[in-house]
Amino acid sequence: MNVLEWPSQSPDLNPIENLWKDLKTAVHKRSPSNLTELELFCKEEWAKMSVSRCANLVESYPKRFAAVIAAKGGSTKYYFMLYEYLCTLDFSVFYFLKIMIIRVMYHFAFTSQLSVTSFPTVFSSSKVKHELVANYSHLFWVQGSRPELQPYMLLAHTDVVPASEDDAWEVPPFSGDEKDGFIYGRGTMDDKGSVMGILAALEYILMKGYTPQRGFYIGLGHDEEVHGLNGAVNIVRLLKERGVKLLFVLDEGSAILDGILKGLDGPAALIATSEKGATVLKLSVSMPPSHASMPPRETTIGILAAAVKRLEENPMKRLFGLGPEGGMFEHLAHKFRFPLNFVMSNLWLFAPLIARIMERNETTNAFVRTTTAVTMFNAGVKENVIASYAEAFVNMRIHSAQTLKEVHSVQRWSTVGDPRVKIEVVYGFDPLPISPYDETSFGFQIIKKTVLDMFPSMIVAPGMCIANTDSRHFKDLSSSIYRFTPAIYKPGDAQRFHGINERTSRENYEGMVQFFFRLFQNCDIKKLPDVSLDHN
Ligand SMILES: CCCCCCCC/C=C\CCCCCCCC(=O)N[C@@H](CC(N)=O)C(=O)O
Repeated sequence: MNVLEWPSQSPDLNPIENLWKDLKTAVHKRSPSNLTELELFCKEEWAKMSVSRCANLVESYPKRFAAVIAAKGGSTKYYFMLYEYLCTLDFSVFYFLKIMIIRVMYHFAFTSQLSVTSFPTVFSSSKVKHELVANYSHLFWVQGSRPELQPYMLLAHTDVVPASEDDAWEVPPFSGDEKDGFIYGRGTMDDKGSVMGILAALEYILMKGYTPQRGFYIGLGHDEEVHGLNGAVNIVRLLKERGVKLLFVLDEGSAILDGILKGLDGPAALIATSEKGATVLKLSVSMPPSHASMPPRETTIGILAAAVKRLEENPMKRLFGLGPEGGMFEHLAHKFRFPLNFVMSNLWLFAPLIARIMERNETTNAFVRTTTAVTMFNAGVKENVIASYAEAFVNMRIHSAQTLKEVHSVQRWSTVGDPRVKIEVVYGFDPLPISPYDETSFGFQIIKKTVLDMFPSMIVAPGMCIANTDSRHFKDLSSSIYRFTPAIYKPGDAQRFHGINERTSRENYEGMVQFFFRLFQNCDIKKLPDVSLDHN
Protein backbone atom coordinates (compact mmCIF):
# COMPACT_ATOMS: atom_id res chain seq x y z
CA MET A 1 0.00 0.00 0.00
CA ASN A 2 1.31 3.49 -0.84
CA VAL A 3 1.23 5.79 2.17
CA LEU A 4 0.75 9.43 1.24
CA GLU A 5 2.47 11.95 3.51
CA TRP A 6 -0.04 14.63 4.21
CA PRO A 7 -0.63 16.85 7.22
CA SER A 8 -3.51 15.47 9.24
CA GLN A 9 -5.04 18.93 9.50
CA SER A 10 -5.02 19.65 5.76
CA PRO A 11 -8.28 21.54 5.35
CA ASP A 12 -8.65 20.58 1.71
CA LEU A 13 -8.66 16.92 2.53
CA ASN A 14 -10.47 16.85 5.80
CA PRO A 15 -14.21 16.17 5.37
CA ILE A 16 -14.91 17.29 8.91
CA GLU A 17 -14.32 20.88 7.79
CA ASN A 18 -17.36 20.68 5.54
CA LEU A 19 -19.40 19.23 8.34
CA TRP A 20 -18.28 22.08 10.63
CA LYS A 21 -19.47 24.47 7.94
CA ASP A 22 -22.84 22.71 7.70
CA LEU A 23 -23.16 22.81 11.46
CA LYS A 24 -22.28 26.50 11.68
CA THR A 25 -24.77 27.37 8.92
CA ALA A 26 -27.56 25.41 10.52
CA VAL A 27 -26.93 26.79 14.00
CA HIS A 28 -26.48 30.32 12.71
CA LYS A 29 -29.90 30.18 11.00
CA ARG A 30 -31.52 29.44 14.35
CA SER A 31 -29.80 32.48 15.99
CA PRO A 32 -29.00 31.09 19.44
CA SER A 33 -29.33 33.84 22.01
CA ASN A 34 -27.56 32.21 24.92
CA LEU A 35 -25.09 29.49 25.73
CA THR A 36 -27.69 26.85 26.56
CA GLU A 37 -29.44 27.39 23.23
CA LEU A 38 -26.14 27.30 21.39
CA GLU A 39 -25.27 23.96 22.95
CA LEU A 40 -28.75 22.56 22.30
CA PHE A 41 -28.87 23.73 18.67
CA CYS A 42 -25.35 22.35 18.05
CA LYS A 43 -26.40 18.94 19.35
CA GLU A 44 -29.71 18.93 17.46
CA GLU A 45 -28.20 20.03 14.16
CA TRP A 46 -25.33 17.58 14.53
CA ALA A 47 -27.80 14.73 15.02
CA LYS A 48 -29.54 15.76 11.79
CA MET A 49 -26.40 15.34 9.62
CA SER A 50 -27.34 12.79 7.02
CA VAL A 51 -25.45 9.65 6.18
CA SER A 52 -25.61 10.54 2.48
CA ARG A 53 -23.92 13.91 3.15
CA CYS A 54 -21.05 12.11 4.89
CA ALA A 55 -20.87 9.55 2.08
CA ASN A 56 -20.68 12.35 -0.52
CA LEU A 57 -17.82 13.97 1.33
CA VAL A 58 -15.91 10.72 1.40
CA GLU A 59 -16.66 10.07 -2.27
CA SER A 60 -15.37 13.50 -3.27
CA TYR A 61 -11.99 12.66 -1.76
CA PRO A 62 -10.33 11.74 -5.09
CA LYS A 63 -11.34 15.14 -6.51
CA ARG A 64 -9.78 16.91 -3.54
CA PHE A 65 -6.59 14.92 -3.87
CA ALA A 66 -6.39 15.86 -7.53
CA ALA A 67 -6.98 19.54 -6.75
CA VAL A 68 -4.32 19.58 -4.01
CA ILE A 69 -1.80 17.87 -6.31
CA ALA A 70 -2.64 20.41 -9.06
CA ALA A 71 -2.07 23.23 -6.55
CA LYS A 72 1.33 21.68 -5.69
CA GLY A 73 0.27 21.23 -2.09
CA GLY A 74 -1.18 24.75 -1.79
CA SER A 75 -4.71 25.73 -0.86
CA THR A 76 -7.49 24.77 -3.23
CA LYS A 77 -10.89 26.20 -4.04
CA TYR A 78 -12.43 23.78 -1.53
CA TYR A 79 -10.61 25.48 1.28
CA PHE A 80 -11.30 29.01 0.09
CA MET A 81 -14.98 28.30 -0.59
CA LEU A 82 -15.33 27.26 3.00
CA TYR A 83 -13.38 30.22 4.30
CA GLU A 84 -15.18 32.77 2.10
CA TYR A 85 -18.47 31.40 3.20
CA LEU A 86 -17.52 31.90 6.85
CA CYS A 87 -16.56 35.49 6.13
CA THR A 88 -20.01 36.28 4.76
CA LEU A 89 -21.66 35.40 8.04
CA ASP A 90 -22.67 38.34 10.16
CA PHE A 91 -20.95 37.27 13.34
CA SER A 92 -21.93 38.95 16.55
CA VAL A 93 -19.10 39.16 19.09
CA PHE A 94 -21.09 36.79 21.29
CA TYR A 95 -21.57 34.18 18.60
CA PHE A 96 -17.97 34.51 17.43
CA LEU A 97 -16.63 33.88 20.90
CA LYS A 98 -18.66 30.73 21.26
CA ILE A 99 -17.26 29.44 18.00
CA MET A 100 -13.78 30.29 19.24
CA ILE A 101 -14.41 28.26 22.38
CA ILE A 102 -15.41 25.28 20.27
CA ARG A 103 -12.16 25.80 18.35
CA VAL A 104 -10.01 25.92 21.45
CA MET A 105 -11.55 22.68 22.70
CA TYR A 106 -11.03 21.11 19.31
CA HIS A 107 -7.42 22.30 19.37
CA PHE A 108 -6.75 20.77 22.78
CA ALA A 109 -8.45 17.55 21.93
CA PHE A 110 -7.06 16.80 18.51
CA THR A 111 -3.92 18.68 17.64
CA SER A 112 -0.64 19.67 19.17
CA GLN A 113 0.13 22.09 16.37
CA LEU A 114 -1.09 25.52 15.47
CA SER A 115 -3.61 24.80 12.81
CA VAL A 116 -3.97 26.95 9.72
CA THR A 117 -7.57 25.77 9.61
CA SER A 118 -8.39 27.32 12.97
CA PHE A 119 -7.13 30.78 11.98
CA PRO A 120 -7.64 31.03 8.23
CA THR A 121 -7.58 34.83 8.10
CA VAL A 122 -4.39 35.12 10.13
CA PHE A 123 -2.63 32.67 7.84
CA SER A 124 -3.92 34.16 4.60
CA SER A 125 -3.90 37.91 5.31
CA SER A 126 -1.43 40.01 3.35
CA LYS A 127 -0.95 42.09 6.52
CA VAL A 128 0.43 39.13 8.47
CA LYS A 129 3.83 37.56 7.96
CA HIS A 130 4.36 34.24 9.67
CA GLU A 131 7.61 32.40 10.10
CA LEU A 132 8.79 29.39 12.03
CA VAL A 133 11.78 29.95 14.29
CA ALA A 134 13.96 27.04 15.45
CA ASN A 135 11.50 24.71 13.70
CA TYR A 136 8.68 24.97 16.22
CA SER A 137 8.33 28.53 17.54
CA HIS A 138 6.13 31.00 15.68
CA LEU A 139 6.87 34.62 14.89
CA PHE A 140 4.09 36.75 13.41
CA TRP A 141 4.52 40.28 12.17
CA VAL A 142 1.30 42.23 11.79
CA GLN A 143 2.01 45.21 9.62
CA GLY A 144 0.65 48.59 10.71
CA SER A 145 -0.50 51.34 8.39
CA ARG A 146 1.91 53.81 10.06
CA PRO A 147 5.43 52.38 9.86
CA GLU A 148 6.82 55.34 11.82
CA LEU A 149 5.13 54.02 14.99
CA GLN A 150 7.31 51.78 17.14
CA PRO A 151 5.99 48.20 17.26
CA TYR A 152 5.11 46.23 20.35
CA MET A 153 5.15 42.49 20.97
CA LEU A 154 2.89 39.88 22.54
CA LEU A 155 4.36 36.63 23.83
CA ALA A 156 2.92 33.26 24.77
CA HIS A 157 4.10 29.67 24.56
CA THR A 158 2.76 26.43 23.15
CA ASP A 159 4.78 23.95 25.21
CA VAL A 160 3.58 22.59 28.54
CA VAL A 161 4.96 20.66 31.50
CA PRO A 162 4.09 16.94 31.59
CA ALA A 163 0.80 15.70 32.98
CA SER A 164 0.02 12.17 34.01
CA GLU A 165 -3.39 10.55 33.81
CA ASP A 166 -2.45 8.72 37.03
CA ASP A 167 -2.48 11.98 38.97
CA ALA A 168 -6.22 12.06 39.68
CA TRP A 169 -7.26 14.63 37.09
CA GLU A 170 -11.03 15.10 36.97
CA VAL A 171 -10.82 14.82 33.19
CA PRO A 172 -7.94 13.42 31.10
CA PRO A 173 -5.27 16.16 30.95
CA PHE A 174 -5.05 16.29 27.17
CA SER A 175 -8.73 15.87 26.38
CA GLY A 176 -9.74 19.53 26.29
CA ASP A 177 -13.02 18.40 27.83
CA GLU A 178 -15.42 20.93 29.19
CA LYS A 179 -16.98 20.43 32.61
CA ASP A 180 -19.22 22.83 34.53
CA GLY A 181 -18.18 25.81 32.43
CA PHE A 182 -14.44 25.11 32.54
CA ILE A 183 -12.18 23.86 29.74
CA TYR A 184 -9.78 21.41 31.39
CA GLY A 185 -6.37 20.47 30.13
CA ARG A 186 -2.64 20.87 30.55
CA GLY A 187 -1.82 24.29 29.15
CA THR A 188 -5.23 25.92 29.56
CA MET A 189 -3.65 28.34 32.08
CA ASP A 190 0.01 27.97 31.19
CA ASP A 191 -0.05 28.99 28.39
CA LYS A 192 -2.10 27.67 25.49
CA GLY A 193 -5.03 29.78 26.67
CA SER A 194 -3.01 32.90 25.83
CA VAL A 195 -1.85 31.43 22.50
CA MET A 196 -5.44 30.79 21.46
CA GLY A 197 -6.69 34.08 22.93
CA ILE A 198 -4.15 36.15 20.98
CA LEU A 199 -4.69 34.31 17.70
CA ALA A 200 -8.47 34.28 18.05
CA ALA A 201 -8.46 38.04 18.67
CA LEU A 202 -6.19 38.59 15.67
CA GLU A 203 -8.38 36.39 13.49
CA TYR A 204 -11.43 38.35 14.54
CA ILE A 205 -9.93 41.82 14.10
CA LEU A 206 -8.66 40.91 10.63
CA MET A 207 -12.04 39.45 9.68
CA LYS A 208 -13.62 42.73 10.75
CA GLY A 209 -11.32 44.51 8.28
CA TYR A 210 -9.49 46.54 10.96
CA THR A 211 -6.04 47.69 9.89
CA PRO A 212 -3.84 48.40 12.90
CA GLN A 213 -1.83 51.62 12.69
CA ARG A 214 0.94 50.38 14.94
CA GLY A 215 2.59 47.19 13.74
CA PHE A 216 3.12 44.41 16.24
CA TYR A 217 4.84 41.08 16.67
CA ILE A 218 3.48 37.92 18.20
CA GLY A 219 6.03 35.39 19.46
CA LEU A 220 4.86 31.91 20.41
CA GLY A 221 7.71 29.96 21.98
CA HIS A 222 7.92 26.19 21.98
CA ASP A 223 10.29 25.62 24.92
CA GLU A 224 9.43 28.19 27.60
CA GLU A 225 9.15 25.51 30.25
CA VAL A 226 12.80 24.64 29.62
CA HIS A 227 13.98 28.27 29.62
CA GLY A 228 13.16 29.30 26.04
CA LEU A 229 16.74 28.72 24.94
CA ASN A 230 15.75 27.70 21.42
CA GLY A 231 12.45 29.49 20.91
CA ALA A 232 12.50 32.89 22.64
CA VAL A 233 16.27 33.23 22.39
CA ASN A 234 16.22 32.72 18.61
CA ILE A 235 13.24 35.03 18.15
CA VAL A 236 15.23 37.70 20.00
CA ARG A 237 18.29 36.98 17.86
CA LEU A 238 16.26 37.38 14.67
CA LEU A 239 14.67 40.64 15.83
CA LYS A 240 18.06 42.01 16.86
CA GLU A 241 19.51 41.14 13.43
CA ARG A 242 16.62 43.07 11.90
CA GLY A 243 17.29 46.09 14.10
CA VAL A 244 13.93 45.89 15.88
CA LYS A 245 13.33 47.83 19.09
CA LEU A 246 10.04 47.27 20.88
CA LEU A 247 7.82 49.87 22.52
CA PHE A 248 6.74 47.25 25.04
CA VAL A 249 6.45 43.50 25.50
CA LEU A 250 3.49 41.70 27.08
CA ASP A 251 3.81 38.10 28.27
CA GLU A 252 2.15 35.76 30.80
CA GLY A 253 3.19 35.93 34.45
CA SER A 254 0.50 37.70 36.44
CA ALA A 255 -3.27 37.98 36.34
CA ILE A 256 -6.40 39.23 38.07
CA LEU A 257 -6.34 37.83 41.60
CA ASP A 258 -9.67 37.45 43.34
CA GLY A 259 -9.53 36.35 46.96
CA ILE A 260 -5.91 35.18 46.76
CA LEU A 261 -4.58 38.18 48.68
CA LYS A 262 -6.35 37.90 52.02
CA GLY A 263 -8.02 41.05 53.26
CA LEU A 264 -8.21 42.70 49.83
CA ASP A 265 -11.74 43.76 48.90
CA GLY A 266 -12.55 42.57 45.40
CA PRO A 267 -10.35 41.38 42.55
CA ALA A 268 -7.15 43.18 41.56
CA ALA A 269 -5.44 43.18 38.17
CA LEU A 270 -1.71 43.00 38.83
CA ILE A 271 0.44 43.92 35.86
CA ALA A 272 3.85 42.52 36.73
CA THR A 273 6.65 44.99 36.06
CA SER A 274 9.41 42.57 36.96
CA GLU A 275 10.09 38.91 37.59
CA LYS A 276 12.23 37.06 40.06
CA GLY A 277 15.67 35.76 39.18
CA ALA A 278 16.30 32.04 39.33
CA THR A 279 18.97 29.47 39.86
CA VAL A 280 19.13 25.70 39.88
CA LEU A 281 21.79 24.07 42.03
CA LYS A 282 22.83 20.45 41.82
CA LEU A 283 23.92 18.97 45.14
CA SER A 284 25.69 15.63 45.06
CA VAL A 285 27.51 13.23 47.36
CA SER A 286 29.80 10.39 46.21
CA MET A 287 31.51 7.52 48.04
CA PRO A 288 32.54 3.98 47.09
CA PRO A 289 29.61 1.53 46.99
CA SER A 290 29.48 -1.23 49.60
CA HIS A 291 27.41 -4.14 50.92
CA ALA A 292 24.15 -3.20 52.62
CA SER A 293 24.93 -5.63 55.46
CA MET A 294 27.91 -3.48 56.56
CA PRO A 295 26.66 0.07 56.19
CA PRO A 296 28.96 3.01 56.90
CA ARG A 297 27.83 5.32 59.70
CA GLU A 298 26.67 7.84 57.08
CA THR A 299 25.55 7.07 53.54
CA THR A 300 25.46 9.30 50.45
CA ILE A 301 21.69 9.38 50.77
CA GLY A 302 21.76 10.27 54.46
CA ILE A 303 24.32 13.06 53.97
CA LEU A 304 22.41 14.55 51.08
CA ALA A 305 19.05 14.21 52.80
CA ALA A 306 20.42 16.10 55.81
CA ALA A 307 21.70 18.89 53.55
CA VAL A 308 18.33 19.10 51.82
CA LYS A 309 16.56 19.21 55.18
CA ARG A 310 18.81 22.11 56.27
CA LEU A 311 17.81 23.96 53.12
CA GLU A 312 14.14 23.46 53.87
CA GLU A 313 14.46 24.38 57.53
CA ASN A 314 16.46 27.53 56.86
CA PRO A 315 14.55 29.56 54.29
CA MET A 316 16.31 32.56 52.81
CA LYS A 317 15.87 35.82 54.72
CA ARG A 318 12.67 37.87 54.50
CA LEU A 319 12.94 40.73 52.03
CA PHE A 320 9.32 41.78 51.83
CA GLY A 321 8.89 45.44 50.89
CA LEU A 322 12.37 45.85 49.43
CA GLY A 323 11.42 44.84 45.86
CA PRO A 324 8.59 45.73 43.46
CA GLU A 325 6.13 43.84 45.68
CA GLY A 326 6.44 46.82 48.06
CA GLY A 327 5.01 49.16 45.40
CA MET A 328 2.33 46.60 44.59
CA PHE A 329 1.03 46.43 48.17
CA GLU A 330 1.26 50.20 48.64
CA HIS A 331 -0.89 50.71 45.52
CA LEU A 332 -3.40 48.19 46.82
CA ALA A 333 -3.31 49.46 50.42
CA HIS A 334 -6.52 51.51 50.29
CA LYS A 335 -8.47 48.46 49.08
CA PHE A 336 -7.53 46.36 52.10
CA ARG A 337 -9.88 46.12 55.04
CA PHE A 338 -8.99 47.88 58.33
CA PRO A 339 -6.44 47.51 59.91
CA LEU A 340 -4.59 46.01 56.90
CA ASN A 341 -5.11 49.23 54.90
CA PHE A 342 -3.22 51.18 57.56
CA VAL A 343 -0.54 48.52 57.84
CA MET A 344 -0.03 48.27 54.05
CA SER A 345 0.21 52.06 53.74
CA ASN A 346 3.09 52.07 56.19
CA LEU A 347 5.34 49.31 54.91
CA TRP A 348 8.42 51.19 56.15
CA LEU A 349 7.21 50.24 59.62
CA PHE A 350 5.13 47.11 59.19
CA ALA A 351 6.91 45.17 56.41
CA PRO A 352 8.53 42.67 58.84
CA LEU A 353 5.16 41.96 60.46
CA ILE A 354 3.36 41.50 57.11
CA ALA A 355 6.17 39.25 55.90
CA ARG A 356 5.56 36.90 58.85
CA ILE A 357 1.88 36.64 57.94
CA MET A 358 2.49 36.25 54.23
CA GLU A 359 5.09 33.53 54.61
CA ARG A 360 2.49 31.18 56.11
CA ASN A 361 0.93 30.68 52.70
CA GLU A 362 3.00 29.22 49.88
CA THR A 363 1.71 31.61 47.21
CA THR A 364 2.23 34.79 49.24
CA ASN A 365 5.50 33.46 50.72
CA ALA A 366 6.89 33.72 47.17
CA PHE A 367 6.59 37.54 47.44
CA VAL A 368 8.51 37.60 50.72
CA ARG A 369 11.81 35.93 49.91
CA THR A 370 14.02 33.95 47.59
CA THR A 371 12.30 30.56 47.60
CA THR A 372 14.01 27.17 47.79
CA ALA A 373 12.39 24.09 46.26
CA VAL A 374 14.03 20.68 46.15
CA THR A 375 12.55 19.29 42.96
CA MET A 376 14.51 16.13 42.14
CA PHE A 377 16.36 13.55 44.22
CA ASN A 378 18.07 10.54 42.64
CA ALA A 379 20.10 7.83 44.35
CA GLY A 380 20.64 4.11 44.52
CA VAL A 381 20.58 1.28 42.01
CA LYS A 382 19.81 -1.79 44.11
CA GLU A 383 18.11 -2.27 47.45
CA ASN A 384 21.09 -4.16 48.99
CA VAL A 385 23.88 -1.87 47.74
CA ILE A 386 24.93 1.30 49.57
CA ALA A 387 24.46 4.00 46.95
CA SER A 388 27.73 5.37 45.61
CA TYR A 389 26.07 8.55 44.41
CA ALA A 390 23.16 10.73 45.44
CA GLU A 391 22.07 13.96 43.79
CA ALA A 392 19.39 16.56 44.37
CA PHE A 393 18.28 19.55 42.31
CA VAL A 394 17.30 22.73 44.07
CA ASN A 395 15.20 25.29 42.22
CA MET A 396 15.41 28.80 43.69
CA ARG A 397 13.53 31.95 42.67
CA ILE A 398 15.49 35.02 43.59
CA HIS A 399 13.78 37.99 45.23
CA SER A 400 14.41 41.33 43.49
CA ALA A 401 16.33 42.66 46.47
CA GLN A 402 18.91 39.88 46.18
CA THR A 403 21.46 38.87 43.56
CA LEU A 404 22.40 35.52 42.09
CA LYS A 405 25.87 35.86 43.60
CA GLU A 406 24.52 36.47 47.07
CA VAL A 407 22.18 33.47 46.89
CA HIS A 408 24.99 31.17 45.77
CA SER A 409 27.26 32.25 48.57
CA VAL A 410 24.59 31.88 51.28
CA GLN A 411 23.74 28.36 50.14
CA ARG A 412 27.34 27.29 49.79
CA TRP A 413 28.67 28.60 53.10
CA SER A 414 25.87 28.63 55.58
CA THR A 415 23.00 26.35 54.63
CA VAL A 416 24.38 23.27 52.94
CA GLY A 417 27.38 23.64 55.21
CA ASP A 418 28.95 20.23 54.57
CA PRO A 419 32.09 19.97 52.42
CA ARG A 420 31.12 16.43 51.37
CA VAL A 421 28.18 17.90 49.48
CA LYS A 422 29.36 19.13 46.11
CA ILE A 423 27.42 22.15 44.84
CA GLU A 424 27.23 22.88 41.12
CA VAL A 425 25.35 25.71 39.49
CA VAL A 426 23.18 24.33 36.68
CA TYR A 427 22.08 27.80 35.62
CA GLY A 428 21.16 31.11 37.10
CA PHE A 429 20.17 34.69 36.35
CA ASP A 430 19.53 37.81 38.35
CA PRO A 431 16.06 39.27 39.00
CA LEU A 432 14.78 41.25 36.03
CA PRO A 433 14.85 45.06 35.92
CA ILE A 434 11.67 46.88 36.95
CA SER A 435 9.73 48.25 33.97
CA PRO A 436 8.22 51.73 34.24
CA TYR A 437 4.61 52.13 35.31
CA ASP A 438 4.21 55.89 35.65
CA GLU A 439 1.59 57.89 33.74
CA THR A 440 3.83 58.30 30.70
CA SER A 441 4.56 54.57 30.32
CA PHE A 442 2.70 53.66 27.14
CA GLY A 443 2.72 49.89 27.56
CA PHE A 444 1.63 49.87 31.20
CA GLN A 445 -1.08 52.48 30.67
CA ILE A 446 -2.47 50.77 27.56
CA ILE A 447 -2.65 47.41 29.32
CA LYS A 448 -4.31 49.16 32.25
CA LYS A 449 -6.78 50.97 29.99
CA THR A 450 -7.66 47.69 28.27
CA VAL A 451 -8.36 46.04 31.64
CA LEU A 452 -10.52 49.01 32.68
CA ASP A 453 -12.40 48.97 29.35
CA MET A 454 -13.44 45.43 30.22
CA PHE A 455 -13.84 45.79 33.99
CA PRO A 456 -14.45 49.48 34.75
CA SER A 457 -14.30 49.14 38.53
CA MET A 458 -11.26 46.85 38.66
CA ILE A 459 -8.28 47.80 40.86
CA VAL A 460 -5.19 47.84 38.62
CA ALA A 461 -1.73 47.91 40.18
CA PRO A 462 1.85 47.11 39.26
CA GLY A 463 2.67 43.55 40.31
CA MET A 464 5.49 41.08 40.47
CA CYS A 465 5.92 37.75 38.66
CA ILE A 466 7.08 35.10 41.11
CA ALA A 467 7.89 32.56 38.37
CA ASN A 468 9.79 33.06 35.10
CA THR A 469 8.71 33.80 31.56
CA ASP A 470 10.12 33.95 28.04
CA SER A 471 9.94 37.76 28.26
CA ARG A 472 13.18 37.81 30.27
CA HIS A 473 15.10 37.16 27.05
CA PHE A 474 13.70 40.39 25.56
CA LYS A 475 15.37 42.86 27.89
CA ASP A 476 17.75 44.16 25.19
CA LEU A 477 14.81 44.88 22.89
CA SER A 478 12.69 46.85 25.33
CA SER A 479 12.90 48.38 28.78
CA SER A 480 9.12 48.06 29.16
CA ILE A 481 8.33 44.40 29.78
CA TYR A 482 5.02 43.50 31.40
CA ARG A 483 3.60 40.16 32.46
CA PHE A 484 -0.16 39.93 32.61
CA THR A 485 -2.92 37.62 31.42
CA PRO A 486 -6.48 38.91 31.71
CA ALA A 487 -7.71 35.80 33.52
CA ILE A 488 -9.38 35.88 36.93
CA TYR A 489 -7.79 33.46 39.41
CA LYS A 490 -9.38 32.48 42.70
CA PRO A 491 -8.12 30.58 45.76
CA GLY A 492 -6.94 27.14 44.68
CA ASP A 493 -6.09 28.20 41.13
CA ALA A 494 -2.41 28.86 41.86
CA GLN A 495 -2.00 25.13 42.62
CA ARG A 496 -3.34 24.22 39.16
CA PHE A 497 -0.20 25.71 37.49
CA HIS A 498 1.99 22.67 36.80
CA GLY A 499 -0.45 20.76 39.05
CA ILE A 500 -3.60 18.76 38.44
CA ASN A 501 -6.94 19.94 37.05
CA GLU A 502 -5.47 22.89 35.18
CA ARG A 503 -8.46 24.63 33.65
CA THR A 504 -9.83 27.88 32.32
CA SER A 505 -13.38 29.08 32.65
CA ARG A 506 -15.37 29.99 29.57
CA GLU A 507 -15.49 33.55 30.93
CA ASN A 508 -11.71 33.67 31.28
CA TYR A 509 -11.22 32.42 27.77
CA GLU A 510 -13.78 34.86 26.33
CA GLY A 511 -12.14 37.61 28.37
CA MET A 512 -8.77 36.71 26.90
CA VAL A 513 -10.03 37.09 23.32
CA GLN A 514 -11.82 40.34 24.16
CA PHE A 515 -8.76 41.72 25.94
CA PHE A 516 -6.39 41.23 23.01
CA PHE A 517 -9.05 42.42 20.54
CA ARG A 518 -9.32 45.68 22.49
CA LEU A 519 -5.58 45.91 23.11
CA PHE A 520 -4.84 45.84 19.36
CA GLN A 521 -7.11 48.87 18.96
CA ASN A 522 -5.97 50.66 22.11
CA CYS A 523 -2.38 50.54 20.90
CA ASP A 524 -3.48 52.82 18.06
CA ILE A 525 -4.72 55.62 20.31
CA LYS A 526 -2.87 58.88 19.86
CA LYS A 527 -2.86 60.13 23.43
CA LEU A 528 -2.43 58.15 26.59
CA PRO A 529 -5.55 57.97 28.75
CA ASP A 530 -5.57 60.43 31.60
CA VAL A 531 -5.50 57.81 34.34
CA SER A 532 -3.62 57.72 37.55
CA LEU A 533 -2.83 54.54 39.41
CA ASP A 534 -4.55 55.90 42.48
CA HIS A 535 -7.87 56.69 40.84
CA ASN A 536 -9.40 53.25 41.24
C1 LIG B 1 3.75 29.68 39.38
C2 LIG B 1 2.36 29.91 39.69
C3 LIG B 1 2.16 30.98 40.61
C4 LIG B 1 0.76 31.30 40.89
C5 LIG B 1 0.72 32.59 41.58
C6 LIG B 1 -0.59 33.07 41.94
C7 LIG B 1 -1.27 33.72 40.96
C8 LIG B 1 -0.46 34.60 40.08
C9 LIG B 1 -1.17 34.82 38.91
C10 LIG B 1 -0.99 34.25 37.79
C11 LIG B 1 0.07 34.06 36.94
C12 LIG B 1 1.02 32.99 37.15
C13 LIG B 1 1.77 32.82 35.92
C14 LIG B 1 2.82 31.87 36.07
C15 LIG B 1 3.58 31.72 34.81
C16 LIG B 1 4.45 30.56 34.95
C17 LIG B 1 5.31 30.34 33.77
C18 LIG B 1 6.25 29.20 34.05
O1 LIG B 1 5.87 28.19 34.58
N1 LIG B 1 7.52 29.36 33.73
C19 LIG B 1 8.56 28.41 34.01
C20 LIG B 1 9.70 28.76 33.14
C21 LIG B 1 11.02 28.25 33.54
N2 LIG B 1 11.27 27.00 33.35
O2 LIG B 1 11.82 29.00 34.00
C22 LIG B 1 8.95 28.50 35.49
O3 LIG B 1 9.36 27.47 36.01
O4 LIG B 1 8.87 29.59 36.08
